[in-house]
Amino acid sequence: MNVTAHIQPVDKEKGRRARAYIDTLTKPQGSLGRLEELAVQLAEITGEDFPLVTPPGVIIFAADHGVVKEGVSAFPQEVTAQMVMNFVNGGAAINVFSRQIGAMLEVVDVGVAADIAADGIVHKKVRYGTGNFCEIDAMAREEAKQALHIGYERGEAMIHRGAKCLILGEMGIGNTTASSAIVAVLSGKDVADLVGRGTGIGQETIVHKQKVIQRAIEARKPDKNDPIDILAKLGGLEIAAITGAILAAATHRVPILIDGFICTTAALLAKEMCPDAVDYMVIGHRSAEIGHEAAVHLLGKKPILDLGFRLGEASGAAVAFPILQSAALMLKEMATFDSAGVSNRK
Ligand SMILES: Cc1cc2ncn([C@H]3O[C@H](COP(=O)(O)O)[C@@H](O)[C@H]3O)c2cc1C
Ligand SMILES: O=C(O)c1cccnc1
Repeated sequence: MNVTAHIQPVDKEKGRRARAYIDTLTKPQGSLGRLEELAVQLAEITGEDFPLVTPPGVIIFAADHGVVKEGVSAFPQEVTAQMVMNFVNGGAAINVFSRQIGAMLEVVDVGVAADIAADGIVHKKVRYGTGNFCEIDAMAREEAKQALHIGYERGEAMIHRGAKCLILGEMGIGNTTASSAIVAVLSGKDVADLVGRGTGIGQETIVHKQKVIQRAIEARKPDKNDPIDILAKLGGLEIAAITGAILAAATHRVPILIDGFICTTAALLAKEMCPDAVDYMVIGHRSAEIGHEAAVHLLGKKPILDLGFRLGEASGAAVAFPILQSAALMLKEMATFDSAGVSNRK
């Protein structure tokens, strides 16, 4: 399966018509600001006059990272599996926000370094965590493709369940290190500008994390023009899966709400594979993780919210969802000057 084969450019003509229609609604032109831009984008994405975004579907992909052996996270690897159990039991931040927005929620083990014997998880483990990319490639090229396909399939399955907006997130101790490495390769920027606190490491450990990433990039020599090579050498199984799910949503003309740093890194890889996919994305929240700025810039987007989150799990995207919903409802439910009998001009 070629995961990028069926992605069409968004419907710009539909967007122009939505723009003109919004200008007939009972408000001064442009007075709903960014909401108007989002409504136009939703029309372009879906090709509908009155796009729907409810119900949303949240997918959390979980996987582990061999690079944690280098001491780059404030938390131990076991936390990935423990948090997967927390997701299943409904106690994590993303559970709360998913319930709040009426989302369908799925948790996928795409590479946790432990067996998790629980119902309510989609078991799609490609391998028990990645290799430590300071020493060896994170995974084989075939494994990166496998994780991409799993993400694509889960994205598609969520859309078939009825999701009108895909909200993607992750859990994987060490994944800010993998993401910083990937963004360094794609942006060509200095790692010092891309490496942050993750789960809360101090300044000394940040400097160590920068060196680890620099060393890994030099040793692995990923091909900047080959996103699968980047994923195989520096990735994350969950990052690959998110990339696949993004491509599935774009294929099905479903809007994608992108979360923070890790999710935006996956979005950049999706852009490398299919530039048209970018127009299907909305970034929900600006992460406090410093590398996010560069990733957002490369994507050419502006996040909706800036609440200082640095959590992941799709938390920022889920919290931003009601704003996307407002954009869709504004378009669908507001009266026009004509229908409401309101004078349009002086
Ligand atoms: C309890 C807990 C819950 C989380 N939920 C998301 N993350 C986030 O933190 C991790 C990335 O940070 P680093 O690269 O520093 O390890 C990822 O698992 C991410 O999803 C969490 C981290 C922890 C500790
Ligand atoms: O922005 C993110 O996605 C993020 C930041 C810190 C830790 N985990 C995730």
